Amino acid sequence: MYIELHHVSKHFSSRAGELAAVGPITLTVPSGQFLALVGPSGCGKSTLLRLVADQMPPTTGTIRLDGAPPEEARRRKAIGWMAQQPALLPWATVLDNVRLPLRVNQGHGSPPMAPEELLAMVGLADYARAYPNTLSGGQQQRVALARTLATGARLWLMDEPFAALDELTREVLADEVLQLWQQFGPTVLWVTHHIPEAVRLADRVVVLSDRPGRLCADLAIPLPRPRDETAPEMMEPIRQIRSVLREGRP
Ligand SMILES: Nc1ncnc2c1ncn2[C@@H]1O[C@H](COP(=O)(O)OP(=O)(O)OP(=O)(O)O)[C@@H](O)[C@H]1O
Repeated sequence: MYIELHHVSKHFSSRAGELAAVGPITLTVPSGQFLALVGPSGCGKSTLLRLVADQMPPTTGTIRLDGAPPEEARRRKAIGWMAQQPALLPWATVLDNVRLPLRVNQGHGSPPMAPEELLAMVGLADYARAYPNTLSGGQQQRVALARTLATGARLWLMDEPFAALDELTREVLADEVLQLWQQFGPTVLWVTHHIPEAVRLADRVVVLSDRPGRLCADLAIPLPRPRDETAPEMMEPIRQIRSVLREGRP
């Protein structure tokens, strides 16, 4: 699924007045690209993702997903969403948590795989009958990942999905997402504060300015995968992104 943002911005009104959260941003993301979005805390990264997901309308500008308003993709369940806290149903088993979106999604195209297969892919074959509160944070995120796969979403919006996990689990899971991305080919918008992670994973890193986040830098990372964060060729893009972030201006 390709993404087109044209002069997109979002303002929030509150008692304290108007708050410019993000934009204006103009950006095109080709289908199947893995794009990492980095920027200072509070610059509007999550807001931008929520706009793309059609969770709220932009204040200015237009968003198109495969040439259509994002509402269409949302209705077709073509947008997968992962955040720091996996929104699992506590009363449903792991298997049902993965099955449920399939039920909701009936008639919107066939899912790529059976829920049991998806659980096996994320390493949870033995946990099908467990309940979410008996799983570790990393395992819960694996369920959320299987659920994203279950919807057959063509766009994965990932808002620091593993930031709450320990470093090793975070790396392992990010690598698994990368493998699944290579296998399924969705477009990925991946928000992270971790610059080496952005460079290790993404085809392209977009850096936003301080709030309201606007485009500061747009870097292609044409390095072969798998990538090693400590390899010398990784240092230059990491340095470049750090320096742009320090400047903090578009
Ligand atoms: N629903 C809302 N109502 C009012 N203000 C909001 C709302 N959502 C976000 N904001 C404000 O918009 C700005 C951008 O927030 P957002 O969460 O998008 O930033 P972020 O870059 O994702 O931050 P972080 O990196 O810390 O997660 C912040 O100042 C935030 O307080």
